[in-house]
Amino acid sequence: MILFLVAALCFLFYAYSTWTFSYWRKKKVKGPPPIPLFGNIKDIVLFKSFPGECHQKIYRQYPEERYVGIYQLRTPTLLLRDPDLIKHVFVKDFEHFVDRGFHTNEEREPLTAHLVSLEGSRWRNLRAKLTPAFSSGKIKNMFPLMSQCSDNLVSFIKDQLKGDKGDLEVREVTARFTTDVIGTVAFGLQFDAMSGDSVFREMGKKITQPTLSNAMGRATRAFFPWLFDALQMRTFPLEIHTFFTKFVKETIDYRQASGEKRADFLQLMIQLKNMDATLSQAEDSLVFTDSVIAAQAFVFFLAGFETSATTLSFCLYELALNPSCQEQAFREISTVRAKHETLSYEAVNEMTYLELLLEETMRKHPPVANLSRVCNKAYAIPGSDLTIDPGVAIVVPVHALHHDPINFPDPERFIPERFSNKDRLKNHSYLPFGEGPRHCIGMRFAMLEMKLALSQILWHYKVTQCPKTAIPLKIDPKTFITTPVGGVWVNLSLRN
Ligand code: HEM
Repeated sequence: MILFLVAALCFLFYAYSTWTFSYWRKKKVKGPPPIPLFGNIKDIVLFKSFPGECHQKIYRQYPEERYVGIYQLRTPTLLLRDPDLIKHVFVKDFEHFVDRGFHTNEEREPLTAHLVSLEGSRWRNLRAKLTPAFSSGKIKNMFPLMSQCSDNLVSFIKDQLKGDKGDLEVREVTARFTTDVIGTVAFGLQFDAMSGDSVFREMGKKITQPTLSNAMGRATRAFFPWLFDALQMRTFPLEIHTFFTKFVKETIDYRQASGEKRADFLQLMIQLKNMDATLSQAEDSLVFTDSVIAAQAFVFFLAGFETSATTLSFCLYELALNPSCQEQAFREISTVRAKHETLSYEAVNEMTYLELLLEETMRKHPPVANLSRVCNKAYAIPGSDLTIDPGVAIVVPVHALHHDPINFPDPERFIPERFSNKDRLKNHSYLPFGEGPRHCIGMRFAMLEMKLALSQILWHYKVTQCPKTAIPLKIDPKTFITTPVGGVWVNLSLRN
């Protein structure tokens, strides 16, 4: 009897995991054969390769196709290869693909009611309210706060190098800087992540560390949302929720009681809260409360510090390997500094070669290796007989597109000049910040912050390879943001 029950359960589980596997065959869409339980992402599930690499393998198997039908576990997913089709999905026909399909449980975890995971009209309303906070003018006002953090960065590196040969793991250094910046502008406090015992840096590590339990939690949430809920699992430990929520509430209370105002995101959100309290709201609008502010500040922290830190560290790595690019950057920094005397907002904006360096860095090492959307209204793929149904997931393999020689000749070489022609940035094969109405809201902020940090580091230090510099870098399969195993090691020496 027990044997029969076990056999029946195994059969049911097998049937459940393979039930959807005829979807693409019936629609006559080409794709690799799926494996029971895993679909086509076994290497991701078993942490053998990072998502960018796994999707790149599939991308390369179908050079003639505009799209490929795959299964992420049992979810039918269309992997897009054709930049023109990507433009349709992300921009022209966005109405069919508004959501990312990230599972959340707002009641249990109010901190997950943020811009990245909200859906439909609640996302649309929130995006419209937050967009003015990221305008050029508002970001310019935040520059003095950012600038102070960049001075701390220079001193921090100086301290690290005292009595040392100068070999440094720079991902930790850049993460401290970007934590400091986001802390200052989103939470309204000098986090001082550059000091040894910063509690915010520790929180950042807890959230992003490539541990097995973090990765398992993410995988369960993405692929078995019902199990995630049934087991009362959390996206982040309770400690993190309590810490960020309490922190934001206390800062808001302090500002409102003291009347203190600062040119930062928190202040802009407090203004939204005060406005929301006086206006009547549409039913589907997310009213700004302390908890909603905490969720947005949290997502700016989450989406902002690691992506920028990883890009900066990859850029320093490439500069160590490409000394002529570094010298050109140094010449630009010298010229602009001589002209402006101080490292002002205008001065950093004039450093156009630094922009090329960052663009090429994100081409070669996109921090977000894949973009996702979910089809919310049946969609007829233009120029084909295919109609996809609501619930079908979309994957845009950014890493693969960035490494396809058709899009970027000689893709493994670091050539910043490719981006001298700005049309490259408009091509839908280059997507470090995503695309369309749901593209990265923090893009301009991130570019300014990264240019500022680079201009400071390269002005004070020369970056070279050291014995620990890994060539090539190996990407950790357990992380969501592209992260090299063992960090990024280079040598920094003071310039005369
Ligand atoms: C190098 C730095 C960064 C990179 C590479 C990056 C990349 C991305 C990407 C790929 C997306 C998804 C876009 C899509 O699905 O089309 C995204 C979304 C987002 N990013 Fe960034 N990001 C960076 C910095 C920042 C910063 C500094 C902030 C905040 C201060 C931020 C806040 C967000 C938010 C809130 C979203 C969700 C937007 C929405 O759904 O409406 N990001 N980012």
